[in-house]
Amino acid sequence: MSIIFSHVHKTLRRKTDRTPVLVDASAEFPADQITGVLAPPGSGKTTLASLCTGKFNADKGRISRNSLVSFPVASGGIFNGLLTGRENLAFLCRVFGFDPVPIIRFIIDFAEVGKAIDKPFNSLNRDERTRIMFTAVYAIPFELYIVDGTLVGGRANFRQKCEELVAERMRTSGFLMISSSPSLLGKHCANFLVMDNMALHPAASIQDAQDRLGADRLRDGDGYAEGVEGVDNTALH
Ligand SMILES: Nc1ncnc2c1ncn2[C@@H]1O[C@H](COP(=O)(O)OP(=O)(O)OP(=O)(O)O)[C@@H](O)[C@H]1O
Repeated sequence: MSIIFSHVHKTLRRKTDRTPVLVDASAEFPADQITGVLAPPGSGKTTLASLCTGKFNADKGRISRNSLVSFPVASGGIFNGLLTGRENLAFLCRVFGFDPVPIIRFIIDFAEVGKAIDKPFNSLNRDERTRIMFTAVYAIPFELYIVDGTLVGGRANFRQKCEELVAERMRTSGFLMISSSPSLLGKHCANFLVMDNMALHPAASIQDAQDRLGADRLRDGDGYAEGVEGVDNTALH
């Protein structure tokens, strides 16, 4: 059970701007382990996460997935702002093949959002949206959670609960954590890769990963975001 990249090429394009992110990259991300990919800022962490979740396709090469892979933790773009929280969550559960009823019940209780669950998502305050987004991903029993820099979030009491929920998930599921922070990956991960110069390389330890990149190219952080944004307000057709 894993995500396997075989000779993957990916270039991002915007008008005349072309940024190669991966060139002939091969790697395996096991679904039953906590794996850290250490990467400098701007090197393509979000692109790698998007290739893993299937949001992006490779330009060339092959990506195979034989486990249930999450959407990236706290990814706001996954929620449509014009739908209610409940409608968004029901849609997500069905896409991933789960009965929405118990999962939505869990999210309402855990995120402590009450009646806000039935209001359009873009009318909620940032704190309510943040609590729903973090709870949503961890409430769905994925086999492999994809973390693009941010692991936990929300304010005060919710942050504590979120950390406990993550610890519980880490006991039963795999995580692929892509980050520029050696301390975040060193704290949680058991095996490591480095993303640099458009390639993915295994590393023996977080120290080895950090030495390969150089501490001055990295940005330490704890993977915590008090609030997250990025709701998709596109009208439904
Ligand atoms: N549509 C695009 N076209 C061309 N280049 C892009 C496009 N989107 C992003 N880029 C550039 O491609 C590189 C990789 O982008 P990506 O967002 O995957 O990196 P990242 O490591 O997640 O960045 P950050 O550390 O800022 O979160 C960045 O240098 C970015 O400026």
